[in-house]
Parts: sequence; structure tokens; C-alpha cells
Amino acid sequence: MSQTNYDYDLTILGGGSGGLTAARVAASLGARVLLIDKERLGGDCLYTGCVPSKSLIHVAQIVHQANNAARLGLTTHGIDVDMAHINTYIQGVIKRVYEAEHIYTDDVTVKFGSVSFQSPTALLLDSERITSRSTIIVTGSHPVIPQIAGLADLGYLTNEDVFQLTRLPASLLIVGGGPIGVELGQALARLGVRITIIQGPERILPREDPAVSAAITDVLESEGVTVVTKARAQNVERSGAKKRLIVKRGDQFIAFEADELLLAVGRQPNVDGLGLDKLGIACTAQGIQVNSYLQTTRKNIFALGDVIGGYLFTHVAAYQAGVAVRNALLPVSKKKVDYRVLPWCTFTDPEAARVGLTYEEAQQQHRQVRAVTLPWADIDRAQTEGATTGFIQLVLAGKKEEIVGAHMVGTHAGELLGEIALAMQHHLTISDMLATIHPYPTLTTGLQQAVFEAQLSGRQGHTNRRIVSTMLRLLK
Ligand SMILES: Cc1cc2nc3c(=O)[nH]c(=O)nc-3n(C[C@H](O)[C@H](O)[C@H](O)COP(=O)(O)OP(=O)(O)OC[C@H]3O[C@@H](n4cnc5c(N)ncnc54)[C@H](O)[C@@H]3O)c2cc1C
Ligand SMILES: NC(=O)c1ccc[n+]([C@@H]2O[C@H](COP(=O)([O-])OP(=O)(O)OC[C@H]3O[C@@H](n4cnc5c(N)ncnc54)[C@H](O)[C@@H]3O)[C@@H](O)[C@H]2O)c1
Repeated sequence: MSQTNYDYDLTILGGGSGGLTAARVAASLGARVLLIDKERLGGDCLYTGCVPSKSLIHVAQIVHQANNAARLGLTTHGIDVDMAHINTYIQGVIKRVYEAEHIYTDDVTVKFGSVSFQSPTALLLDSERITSRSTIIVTGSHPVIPQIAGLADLGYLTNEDVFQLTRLPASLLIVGGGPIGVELGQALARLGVRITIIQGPERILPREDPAVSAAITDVLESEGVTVVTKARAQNVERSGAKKRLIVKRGDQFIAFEADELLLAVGRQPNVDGLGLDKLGIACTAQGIQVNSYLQTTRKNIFALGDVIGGYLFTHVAAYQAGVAVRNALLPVSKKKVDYRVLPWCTFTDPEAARVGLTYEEAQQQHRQVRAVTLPWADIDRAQTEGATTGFIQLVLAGKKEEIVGAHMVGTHAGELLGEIALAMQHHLTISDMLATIHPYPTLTTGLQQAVFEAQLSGRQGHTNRRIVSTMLRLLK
């Protein structure tokens, strides 16, 4: 079949973060693009993920600030939390973000329905047969529901319904201490819910540097959140009006009771009904298998975003979309994905922000590795805002002290990631960052202070001191 006989150059399955970006990029390059979603455009990030969670976090932050305003000399008389109203605010944000995303489908054919593969180049959308030279699968993920006895009977919340609440439970047990459990745990606690987080591993946010997990644990506990680690949820049962969760911790079984239960124990790929088996496309519980060009085991079928597992972030799906579109439309000059500089942020308050390697990872990959840490309290802007908890840790490697990783806890720490990511992307050294004038008083001056301290305590600082003292001796 020649290229012109295909209905489309590229068909994208899934109209969420990754799918919308892929559609926009491909259409802007002049390809004939079809975008198919099973129900609506926007995906998890818009309706049940980033957008509603960050809106809720924003409201919770205001409540927290108001409740702590007395230390600034401001008298408040208690805050009434009206969840129905907050819900209206959240839905309003979703609507406005959705409207802004509309440009993503300019020059793209959009269809909705149930789609499955008939062959590597043919799809069935309900009863319509569609042919496409290449296809990108970007159907996202859904929450893992763990095998906990009694769960189905008793009921539970996940990210798919928690943002619909118009009344808050008085108490909530959250199973899972990853980003979802921790972000929502703090936000809901600030809105007045008694929160207990049950986390399997020995610390919350186990993908972060241990110092980051420890700092966020301290913050949560200081705000009244109970954090139970090394604890596995075993079974649930009703206890009067409450839900009782039995947790195994070492040899002990401990019972926790609350009004509601929220599950946040990870994700699994949305692949049901796509007919991947028919084409022999390899897929595990973590996701569709792809090579570094984001090709599945069928080379004209690509996959990206949550459905391939790994780094489950909106910005990663968007990055991968650019790579997959290029590889689908220009197979003669394929590009590999590169995750060397991959920033992410957990939106607790203070935020936990990370890019690149931890100190331990850097030691395995580089020579002459060291880490420097600047307390967040040393940043003047942090002092003016009365938000001094946290630190900036930079991981440096090589003779020239290139930044290979950064780990931060601090209010708006995520906003500093862009600068470090750019520096890392272009292999800048601490001297390059130090030589760049930063506006005062912003939090970014903290980065400059951190690289300044790094230079003072490093080889360059030692050399500078030697040169200057030699010069001064000669001038005597
Ligand atoms: C509570 C929460 C908070 C989060 N916060 C952040 C954050 O702050 N920052 C961040 O970077 N990431 C965050 N994430 C992760 C982020 O939402 C995902 O990584 C991102 O949405 C993945 O994009 P995607 O395109 O792969 O999937 P999605 O955006 O979910 O899109 C998948 C699309 O595929 C469609 N679909 C599903 N099955 C089919 C099918 N069979 N046929 C056709 N279409 C189908 C769906 O309807 C959906 O529109 C959060 C996630 C959650 C749950
Ligand atoms: N700010 C952000 O960028 C952001 C925010 C929220 C979610 N996300 C994305 O969404 C994804 C999913 O988040 P998540 O928090 O659901 O998953 P996760 O996999 O990151 O964390 C879930 C945690 O629950 C633990 N767990 C699993 N089963 C358990 C059990 N039975 N009992 C106790 N603990 C158990 C796991 O060990 C893990 O530490 C993340 O990978 C993240 O990339 C990102």
C-alpha cells in the first residue's frame, strides 16, 4: 500500500497530556493526523490529576496561611471550609484549562469511541475502519487497586473521585505514601481532615533523596498528619460508621479507623480492548514495552506517557510526544529519548523538587563527586516570606564541577528546577551559574548562593585563594 492510500499519516490513541501534544506537533508539521479518545479530551492530568490536585493544594495553602497568620500580627477568627464551594473553584479551573488546550487540535481530526487494532496499519473505531501509516498509543493509566480483602464491599476513593467531593470526611486513611498520597494528605489535613498515611516502604516519597523524604515527613507530622511507614494494608472491615483498616507492620497487626479510605498505591496502564495481543505488542503490568525510539514491538506503532510506565509525569509525556512524532514521521532520522535531565516536583508545601542524579547515583556514574547543601533559611526571600524550611542540595561531578543533580525542599522549590535543568542540559558548571546575575530578592538567588558556597569549598575556591595570596605577597 503506498503512503497516499492511508487515511491518515498518524493516528493517536488517547487525547490526554501526551496525545494532545503529539497531535499538535504532528499537525504543525503538515501530517494528516487523527486523534481518537474513548470519551473526552484532556486526560488524567486535567480532570483527575495535576490540575484539580494543584487547585486543591492552592486552596489548602491559603487556609494554612490564614490559620498561621497570628505570627505575622494578623488576627483571624477561624476559617470556614466550604468544600462544595471549593469544588466549584476546582471545576472552574479545569474548565478554563480545558478551554486553553483547544488549540492543540487545530488541523487535527478528532473522533471519540472504542478503538482497537485490526492490523499494524488498520484500526476499528466502533464500526468504522481506519487506516494509518503510523499510530501512537498514549492511553494513560488508572489507579492500581490492591488485593486487600473487604475493599470492594466497603468502598474507597481514588484520584478518580476524590476531586468530586463536596463534603469532606472527618478522617481519612490514605494507603500509599507516594506523590499522590503525600500531596493530597497534606492538602486535606489543612482543610481539616484527620489524615493517616500508610506507606509500605520505610519512608514516604521513596524515589527522592532520603533527606527530602525526612524533611517532608517532619513537615507533615508537624501539621498533624500521622505517617506510618513499613506498613502494608491487609484487610478492611466496617466498624460502626467507620472503616477499619488492618495493617501489618513487622510481626504486628495494627488497626486504624477512619470515615473514608483513599487508595494511592501506583498506576497501571490503560490497554484493555486495544487488541495489542492480536499484533503481538509486548506489554507488562508496568506498561507497553518500547525501545529508546518509543517504538513498540511493531515498528510503526509507538507508545508513550503513562501507558509505558517509568516516569509518570505530564511533562515527560509531552517530551516523549515530540520524540515519537519525529520518529513516526521521519523514520530515516530517528531520535532516542534522553532522560539525563529530568526534573519533577512533588507539590507539598514546602515543595520537594528534583532533577538529575542523587549523590549515590552520581558516585556510580562519575568521578570526583561531591554534594553541597544550602539551608533554605539562608535565602533572604525565604526569610521575608517566613517560609524557611528546607534546603538546596547540588550534586557536582568532574574536575569542572558540572551540576549532575539537584534536590530541593522549599516553598516554590519547583520554580527553581527550570534554571538548573537548563544548566544541566547545556553542561554548565557552577562557575557559569555563579557568573550569571540573579535578581534579588528572589528565591533563585538561593541557587547562586549555593553555587557560591560550592565554589568556595571546592578546588576552584582553593585555587583562587592561592593565586590571590601569591599576588598579595608579591605586591608587598
Ligand atoms: C492525582 C494526580 C496528580 C498528578 N500530578 C501531577 C503533577 O503535578 N505533575 C505531573 O507532571 N504529573 C502529575 N500527574 C501525572 C499525570 O497526570 C500523568 O503523568 C499524565 O496525565 C500522563 O499523560 P498521558 O497522556 O500518558 O495520559 P492521560 O493524560 O491520562 O491521557 C490518556 C487519554 O487516553 C484516553 N484513553 C484511555 N483508554 C483509551 C482507549 N482504549 N482508547 C482511546 N483513548 C483512551 C483517556 O480518556 C485519556 O484522555 C498526576 C497524576 C495524578 C493521578
Ligand atoms: N507532583 C507530581 O508530579 C505528581 C503528583 C501525583 C502523582 N504523580 C505521578 O503519579 C504516579 C502515581 O502516584 P502514586 O502516589 O499513586 O504512586 P507511587 O507508586 O509513586 O507511590 C505509591 C506508594 O504506595 C506504596 N504502596 C503500594 N502498595 C501499598 C500497600 N498495599 N500498602 C502500603 N503502601 C503501599 C508504594 O510502595 C509506593 O511507595 C507517580 O508515579 C507520579 O509520577 C506525580
